[in-house]
Amino acid sequence: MTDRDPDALIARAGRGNPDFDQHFLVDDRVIDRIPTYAESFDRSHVLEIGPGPGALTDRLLDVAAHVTVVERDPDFAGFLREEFAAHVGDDLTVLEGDAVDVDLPDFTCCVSNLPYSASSPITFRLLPLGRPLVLMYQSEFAERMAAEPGTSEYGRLSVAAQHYADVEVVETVPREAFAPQPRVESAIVRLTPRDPDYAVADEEFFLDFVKALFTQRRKTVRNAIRNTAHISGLNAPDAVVDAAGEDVLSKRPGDLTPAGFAALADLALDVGDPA
Ligand SMILES: C[S@@+](CC[C@H](N)C(=O)[O-])C[C@H]1O[C@@H](n2cnc3c(N)ncnc32)[C@H](O)[C@@H]1O
Repeated sequence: MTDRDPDALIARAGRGNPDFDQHFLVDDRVIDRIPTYAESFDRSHVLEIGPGPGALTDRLLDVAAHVTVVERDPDFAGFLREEFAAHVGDDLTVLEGDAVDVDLPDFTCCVSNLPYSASSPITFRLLPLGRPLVLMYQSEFAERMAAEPGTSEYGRLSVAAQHYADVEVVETVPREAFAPQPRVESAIVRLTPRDPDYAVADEEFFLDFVKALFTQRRKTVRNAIRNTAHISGLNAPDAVVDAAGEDVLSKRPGDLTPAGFAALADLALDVGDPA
């Protein structure tokens, strides 16, 4: 069967709701490539968040045994049920709701062009589930997720994403590939779940501690630990400074590897009297 034309889908679906962050892919080459980035993953049950008028949904139905879409805009959800009526009840489930809190099915991988205003909550809802993800973001967000220590993009987002998965920017996508065009370039990111090569005693504390230290990214780790006790919840930040090595304390948070943060977080948990 020939694939549906994205412009025709948009025309049939109607204007949509500007409040729901709607930039639709209209470049067939990009739409065709996106599912291929998930080729090595189990595509028996693909989750798509934010299908809009359904151009990517159409391609996913070609390669997946089952597709579940989660769309917040009721008009689009209704449109998809009609447009893909031959699939609904068979290999397509249309869920209407907010991907941040809707009940998700037991999907095998997720392939989506995300609503950029909800990139972070959706990503950090999906990552702990341990399923592979192929997601489109604003390119700046994508670069921050994939960044290495010592670069200006490296931060809390990099450590948190790389805690759960290998992060690869597989393609940058120009503004012209969308209608209406977003203000910035986009990028497709492949997130392959894996266990980190370090252990943390308390994942929630580790992520909060990383967040706290990065609020002082230009300070030394020594000062960042002392200055952010109100965020990390440490009652005894000086005890952490006394127990940590000078090699770590004299670095900036932006130079610490995820493993370095993990070791420091475990030390802080031990001696820093967290609230
Ligand atoms: C960037 S558009 C992508 C549309 C389509 N997948 C494409 O590539 O052309 C994002 C879509 O997500 C929907 N959306 C926005 N916020 C959402 C949320 N919190 N949960 C689920 N869908 C959402 C919008 O209505 C829109 O259809």
